[in-house]
Amino acid sequence: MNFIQTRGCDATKVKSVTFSEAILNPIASFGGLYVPEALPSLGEAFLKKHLNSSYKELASDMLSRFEIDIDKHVIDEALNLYDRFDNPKNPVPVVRVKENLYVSELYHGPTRAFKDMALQPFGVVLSSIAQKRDEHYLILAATSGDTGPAALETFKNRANVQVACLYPDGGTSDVQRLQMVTEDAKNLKVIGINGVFDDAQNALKRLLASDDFKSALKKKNILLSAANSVNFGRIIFQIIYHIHSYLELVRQGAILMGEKVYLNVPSGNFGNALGAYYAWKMGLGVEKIIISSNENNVLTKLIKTGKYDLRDLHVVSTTSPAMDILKSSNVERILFDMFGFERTKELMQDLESKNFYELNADELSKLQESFDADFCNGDEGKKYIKDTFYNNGYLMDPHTATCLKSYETCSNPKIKTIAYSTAEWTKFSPVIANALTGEVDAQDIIALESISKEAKLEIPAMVKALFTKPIVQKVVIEKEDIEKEILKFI
Ligand SMILES: N[C@@H](CCOP(=O)(O)O)C(=O)O
Repeated sequence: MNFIQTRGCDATKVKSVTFSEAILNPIASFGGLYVPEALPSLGEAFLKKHLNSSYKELASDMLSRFEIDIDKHVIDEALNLYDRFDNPKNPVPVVRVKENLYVSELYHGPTRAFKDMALQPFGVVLSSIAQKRDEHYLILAATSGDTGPAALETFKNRANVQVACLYPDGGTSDVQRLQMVTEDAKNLKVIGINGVFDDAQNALKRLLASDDFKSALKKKNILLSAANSVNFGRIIFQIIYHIHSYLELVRQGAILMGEKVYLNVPSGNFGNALGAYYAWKMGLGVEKIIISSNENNVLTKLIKTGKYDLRDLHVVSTTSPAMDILKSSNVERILFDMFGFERTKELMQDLESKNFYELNADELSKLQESFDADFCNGDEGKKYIKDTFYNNGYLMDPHTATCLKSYETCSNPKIKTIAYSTAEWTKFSPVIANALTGEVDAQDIIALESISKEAKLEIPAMVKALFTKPIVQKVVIEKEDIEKEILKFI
């Protein structure tokens, strides 16, 4: 299968490219993104066939339906990384929390967040293509806290790749920061910036589209790609766990095959939600996708009003920092799927030049046929964490907690909901300790211990180890100096 471009094609690019080309060079014409020219249709036979499959068997078959130009042995090697998850037999447990609410736990990989689900295999795939072509890549990553650690972990010491990871200094949790600044492999560079996530992501997109930057890299025989969800190589692996989670509900006898469910997704850059949308279009029984946000609620407003309005808007720091994002990359792929490339180009250009776009009434009602949304503030989130822990015995992180509000406000309680848990409690312990015991401003290590005692949960060894590792990545710069700093590294 080939991949086409969300904003149409200019004279410098070919109309459609292979999967390898789309992931090695993820920014398309006019600053657009790559999308599959058609989604494979899975049908009930596929779902039935995989009712008793392992996660890896399901993944392998789903990927084969995309007919991508990656050797089978590379895919197998990539999928074998799920064996490093807590339970290799089931890397994504789905747990009933209450009534019709089930939580799909996507955080059982090495960096304790859902990004491992895609970045673990993606690292193998990208490095293998680079080796096969005898090319060397600089992989950019912009992070609000979860993508960075997962990208560093997957590319660490891999052949033919280097990573430059940009994070907002002070804009992540302490565990997320430590996961990045203690990484000491030679092929990794971590750069804190005085700014917010959107500054890091804007720089990433600008550099990916910059001929000057690319020719500076070329002089050193280096090409440029990215680890963020602008890269379709991320998205393809983010479709699988929605299918798996649905099948888990069937296995548990919670739903019948074909029954419709809500998929409730905490959302920032919209990659997770896009994976859910594609899984639906490929044949999963879905009632609606519910988008859950924090106080940075641009996505709620888009879905409720049709307006994407960044005018006079500034990101606010919240208790769920991985979602402190205003310019959400993957909404563009939804716009393309619903309204085509000409309208997508027009809307995205409006967003870039006017910080605003507005869907017309027909477009909004089409968007609302698939999506609903709500946002949850920090105090509400902490109350959901506390109540769900003490009433239902389930501990969740502040991002997952945003789903509890939209579960109440956006869903028909008779229909089952799969909410996605994007991170383990260990990554946001001060907020959770505050929710559970009222402790204020506890340092992470203290908060981890007190939650561990209160909830009788073990702190994973890799999280504990972070507090004694030396800090090796010390650079924090102004956002204007990002390009210079990266060129110093390569
Ligand atoms: N929430 C993310 C931001 C980057 O998202 P991505 O899906 O495009 O990689 C993070 O935690 O870094």
